[in-house]
Amino acid sequence: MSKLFRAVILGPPGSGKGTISERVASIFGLQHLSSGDFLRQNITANTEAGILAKAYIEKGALVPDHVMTRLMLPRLEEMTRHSWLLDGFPRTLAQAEALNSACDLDVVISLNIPLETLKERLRHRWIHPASGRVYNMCFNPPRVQGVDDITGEPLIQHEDDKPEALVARLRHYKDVAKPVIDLYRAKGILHMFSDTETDRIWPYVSSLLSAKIPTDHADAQRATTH
Ligand SMILES: Nc1ncnc2c1ncn2[C@H]1C[C@H](O)[C@@H](COP(=O)(O)OP(=O)(O)OP(=O)(O)O)O1
Ligand SMILES: Nc1nc2c(ncn2[C@@H]2O[C@H](COP(=O)(O)OP(=O)(O)O)[C@@H](O)[C@H]2O)c(=O)[nH]1
Repeated sequence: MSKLFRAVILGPPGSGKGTISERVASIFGLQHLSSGDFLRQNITANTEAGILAKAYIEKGALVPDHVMTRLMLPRLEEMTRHSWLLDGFPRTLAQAEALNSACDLDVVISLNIPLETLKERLRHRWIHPASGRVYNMCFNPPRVQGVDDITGEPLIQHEDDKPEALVARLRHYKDVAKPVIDLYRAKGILHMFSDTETDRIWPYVSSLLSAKIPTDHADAQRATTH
């Protein structure tokens, strides 16, 4: 079997991690692992980690590192036969160090998007809470205003996507993410993309992954995941 591919995508809230991850998953056949989605699944299933995480998420706070690593590392261990792209984890240096000791990453994609653009996008972000599906009233609106395309259920806006909470959240992200970015830069696996539009970043991400992922491997992944 050809070598498995391990990637992480980093970026502030609203930078397009979810949007780009979905494209990577469908085009390169990598499994998209979102820490936020996984937390929400654990909350719905009332697992021990889900119960612990719930109180933090409701406050809009980060879940403590030991809860996150206890949740994510076993999930990654289950993925021994798949290539994956991690979105939302690691968020802190402690999480990055825990991930480091569990596996070797091939590539880290870091999205560098201007603050004004992030604020504008998140103002228009609406979510289907049960699935984590994300819409933007300008960039990718739902087919029918205010409802999820798949289930027809109502969309909501996160309290912390509202303008009052946003600036503090983005500032906090920057402080926490800097040592994580520095760590991956020092390891020589960081690839930074700066622009205001996902569609302009995408061709560069796509050609980076095309160069790094052997074609036969991408085909094999697609065959097992679809
Ligand atoms: N790696 C992590 N460490 C700590 N907390 C986390 C981590 N991943 C997710 N969380 C928490 C933070 C949020 O309160 C919640 C939802 O996360 P997520 O779906 O990534 O939404 P978000 O709105 O914080 O980020 P984004 O806007 O980048 O999608 O879970
Ligand atoms: N206007 C605009 N919106 C975008 C672009 N890329 C993503 N979005 C939207 O911006 C919001 C944040 O994107 P998302 O992928 O959820 O980012 P994440 O928080 O980093 O996972 C969502 O509502 C997306 O639909 C873009 O290039 N332009």
